[in-house]
Amino acid sequence: MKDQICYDDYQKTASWLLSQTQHRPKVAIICGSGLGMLADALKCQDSFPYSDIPGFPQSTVQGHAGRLVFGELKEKTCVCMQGRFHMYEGHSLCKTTFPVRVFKLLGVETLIVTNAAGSLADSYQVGDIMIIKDHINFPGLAGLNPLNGPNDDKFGPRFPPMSGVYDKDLRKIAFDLCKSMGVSQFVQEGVYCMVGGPNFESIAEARLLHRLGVDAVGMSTAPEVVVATHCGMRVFGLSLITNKVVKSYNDTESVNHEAVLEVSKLRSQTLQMLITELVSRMDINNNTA
Ligand SMILES: O=P(O)(O)O[C@@H]1C[C@H](O)[C@@H](CO)O1
Ligand code: HPA
Repeated sequence: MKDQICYDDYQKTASWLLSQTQHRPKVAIICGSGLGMLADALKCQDSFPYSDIPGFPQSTVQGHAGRLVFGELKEKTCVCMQGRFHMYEGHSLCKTTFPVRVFKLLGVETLIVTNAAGSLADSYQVGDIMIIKDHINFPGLAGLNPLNGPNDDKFGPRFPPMSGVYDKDLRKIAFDLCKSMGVSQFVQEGVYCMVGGPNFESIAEARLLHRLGVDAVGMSTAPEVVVATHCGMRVFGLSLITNKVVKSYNDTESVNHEAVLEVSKLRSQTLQMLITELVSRMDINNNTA
């Protein structure tokens, strides 16, 4: 796949997908590491391996199956990415966010992002679910932004605002749902920070992020959210806290990807229920082809 992607490239992929499925999703869900089973809740599925979709990048990370699944969550039509693309895989940021603009062209209005993340906040526990209130896009601050290059006005403005990106109403609904599901004791709200990865943080880096007010750190999400916001989508995000980031030189523990995937499995059903109920409460009208 070439590095410069133009409107026609997104359009070609979107047209191909529209020709292969009757589903016309208004909601897109991106599954984080080990969270691919969120797609299992979709009814009447049409699914496509990324390798079959013209123009789509390929997933290379364990725990990211590489399938696009269309289907219904409580009668609301959704499309779900079982596997996302990360900058550290060697993809350009345009490629990591390619699906988001394709979703826009499919008619998607709301993007739900999920990820596995390490916690910096002292009060968080492994297995907590963090509703994302805001993000720090570290690569973005350093000039690595998916919106770099000529702006395509068909998608959005040159200088999009990034304040208030994580929809307040959806966050409130999610909180209320967690209460009614009896899981609010392990639900948090906080700031997610994207770092480039693929290595986990050094202790000095972890301390820096902690001082900056970061609650959870991961290696994804922010570029997808920037592109979704640029093209006018509503955004909701969840981080699953899979590990505590090591902040002390006396700490003998260290994190690894396998442990991240294990914890993801533990909370996958709760996340699936929460997202299903959240989508069912969204004010969207279905239409089919
Ligand atoms: O796709 P996400 O952000 O959930 O993946 C996280 C960050 C790294 O890709 C990986 C580390 O275990 O999990
Ligand atoms: N750091 C960065 N990314 C992560 C972590 C972490 O501790 N856990 C899961 N993804």
